[in-house]
Amino acid sequence: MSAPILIWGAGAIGGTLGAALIRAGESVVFVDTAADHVEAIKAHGLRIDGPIFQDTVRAPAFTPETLTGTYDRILLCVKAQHTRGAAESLAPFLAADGYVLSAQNGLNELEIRDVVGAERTIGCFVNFGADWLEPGVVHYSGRGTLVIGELDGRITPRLEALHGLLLRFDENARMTPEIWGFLWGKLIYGALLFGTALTNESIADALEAQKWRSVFLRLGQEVVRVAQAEGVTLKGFDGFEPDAFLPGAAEEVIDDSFARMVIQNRRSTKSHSGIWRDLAVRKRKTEADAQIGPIVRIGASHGVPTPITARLVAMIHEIEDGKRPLASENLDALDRETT
Ligand SMILES: NC(=O)C1=CN([C@@H]2O[C@H](COP(=O)(O)OP(=O)(O)OC[C@H]3O[C@@H](n4cnc5c(N)ncnc54)[C@H](OP(=O)(O)O)[C@@H]3O)[C@@H](O)[C@H]2O)C=CC1
Ligand SMILES: CC(C)(CO)C(=O)C(=O)O
Repeated sequence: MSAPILIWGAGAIGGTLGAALIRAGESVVFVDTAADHVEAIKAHGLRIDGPIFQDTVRAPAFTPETLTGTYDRILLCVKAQHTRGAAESLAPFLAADGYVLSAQNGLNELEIRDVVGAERTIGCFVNFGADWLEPGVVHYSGRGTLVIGELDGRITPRLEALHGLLLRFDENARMTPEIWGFLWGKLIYGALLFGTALTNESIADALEAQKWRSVFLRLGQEVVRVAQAEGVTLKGFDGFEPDAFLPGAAEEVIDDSFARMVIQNRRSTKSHSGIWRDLAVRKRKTEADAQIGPIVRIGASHGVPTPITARLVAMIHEIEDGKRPLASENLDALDRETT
């Protein structure tokens, strides 16, 4: 058995990845700041529910203060707003020639790179669905695209080795020389997910509704303009087609992309986004500032206005702060106020 893989953040994504790798015969160590979750894993193992596999896996679990050792492969799976703190906490445990893989939404690789160095950072685009249910229990809800890539686009031996490892989680896992194209693609799709989370509708129902097609399209087009100003070549996945969000896109291209995103989401038993879950179930701050906030900042740096994204972030904060109910009217209002 090879050296253990350290999963930093053993929630929905980290728990699912770690459990699948354990089932594939890998040695895994979990780290999480949620002490009750760590205690439950230590006492009873980590249970994975859901349609893809059900199992209880056993592995050492620690809070960051109790961890010891040095690891050459760390999978960072915390929410985007916790990235910098987590990267600083994990740095002492990262081998000099090791790496951190960001299995997250957002441009977290930029922050990880600041802390541990570009040469010890690998990018990852993750679109499978999972939910943390309770201490020691995660629901793996639906498959989705998983792509890894070096930040500078090289196909290195360590990327190939990591790809080999991740194939044991999902036989369709890929590696790419264009990880930034996927990460920005997920930012556009992520902005749409934040839009769906203004409501209690499922992702699929919200993306399917014709009354909201215009606001989703204008939101996506806004993020595309920022990505283009950054010089990013956007990549598509799981029904999300960047061409659908280009100015003057044909109606059929738009309809086809939305239809395929709806199919992808209906296939998953995760009906609502992690954003909605933070607002409606876990009653906590979302990743709005850390995940889609950078769209506004980067847009401003290029002189590209992003009023729809900025208003969306503000509305999400109002819901977080209890100043706005979660309701369909929010998406109607975003549409009205930004037309
Ligand atoms: N869930 C999903 O279906 C998908 C999620 N993603 C992305 O993956 C990332 C992880 O999300 P997800 O797994 O859902 O999140 P979860 O909240 O389920 O898991 C994150 C875990 O990390 C813990 N944590 C927080 N801060 C630290 C820290 N500094 N060090 C160690 N552990 C910490 C959290 O504890 P606590 O809860 O107490 O904060 C939690 O247990 C996010 O960027 C998300 O957007 C991407 C695709 C799909
Ligand atoms: C909806 C999903 C799983 C992507 O398909 C996601 O990224 C999220 O919940 O944040």
